[in-house]
Amino acid sequence: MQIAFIGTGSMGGLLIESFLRSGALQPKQITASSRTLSKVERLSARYPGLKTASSNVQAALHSDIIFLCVKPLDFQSVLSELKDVVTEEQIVVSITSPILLAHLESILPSKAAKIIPTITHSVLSGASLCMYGERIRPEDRLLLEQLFSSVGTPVPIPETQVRTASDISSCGPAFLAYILALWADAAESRSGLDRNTAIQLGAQMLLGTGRLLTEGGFTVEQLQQRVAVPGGVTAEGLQVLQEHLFQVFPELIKTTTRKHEHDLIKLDKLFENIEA
Ligand SMILES: NC(=O)C1=CN([C@@H]2O[C@H](COP(=O)(O)OP(=O)(O)OC[C@H]3O[C@@H](n4cnc5c(N)ncnc54)[C@H](OP(=O)(O)O)[C@@H]3O)[C@@H](O)[C@H]2O)C=CC1
Ligand SMILES: O=C(O)[C@@H]1CCC=N1
Repeated sequence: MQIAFIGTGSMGGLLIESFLRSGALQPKQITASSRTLSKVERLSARYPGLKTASSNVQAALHSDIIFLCVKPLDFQSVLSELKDVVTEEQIVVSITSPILLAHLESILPSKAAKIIPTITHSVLSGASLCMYGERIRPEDRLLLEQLFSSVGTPVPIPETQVRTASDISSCGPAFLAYILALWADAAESRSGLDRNTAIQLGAQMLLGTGRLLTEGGFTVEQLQQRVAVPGGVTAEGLQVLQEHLFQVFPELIKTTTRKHEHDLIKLDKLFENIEA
């Protein structure tokens, strides 16, 4: 199996390195292209056998799966290059949420999928959100989900839910890191607990909480109940969260959804300019 990566910036590079580190892919199975060629050349130097393509078209030729790891506004030019080159047998995968499967399928003759990864794949964990176009066959889904199960947990979702799901799985690490930083600052100013120590405690707590909610058999409700012992401090802390956090997540989802819808409108206009 040959895989192309178009765009080796932050996420493209991270996916390549994660698939290699997991052992799911060998360097000789990968061909990559990017606007700034030196970014691919760095990967080729680090992983001998990984092929540097001098153009996106060259990367796409002879690849079974083509990952498009460019930002939404760069899709117009990439799809214009690929539309006369890709074939019905190839699978093109977008890793960005505002690019609709319908956009991909209306322009490309290939099969189309959308898989939203997460930075946590770099430590072989986290959920990859999987959405499939109409031409994708069951064996294609299997192939993609097998590949992503090497770096995390593939989770099929309807495309209409991609924003709210990706807020949790892909934006979540940034949101939680922000909350943890605030918590560490408060701990330091209240008791003098060193900020770095507080962050380490929090990181270990997040790891363990994730494990309890996956392999540990706990639900979120059971976890709260088990920790908040009657007459203890956790119950008092949960009260504070109930009072102050109640509105935060509806507001966060409203804001990210508004931005997503704005991006969709902008992209719809751009896609009108690409002839199928
Ligand atoms: N960061 C995250 O945690 C996640 C990001 N994503 C999605 O990944 C997408 C990419 O993000 P990210 O990797 O951070 O962005 P980057 O800007 O780091 O990477 C995009 C890469 O695409 C290259 N590029 C741009 N245009 C072209 C072109 N025409 N042909 C070939 N290569 C091109 C850029 O080249 P150059 O180096 O010259 O700029 C750059 O290296 C985003 O849309 C985001 O939504 C999805 C899930 C999680
Ligand atoms: O901030 C962003 O747009 C991307 C999408 C998911 C995570 N980062």
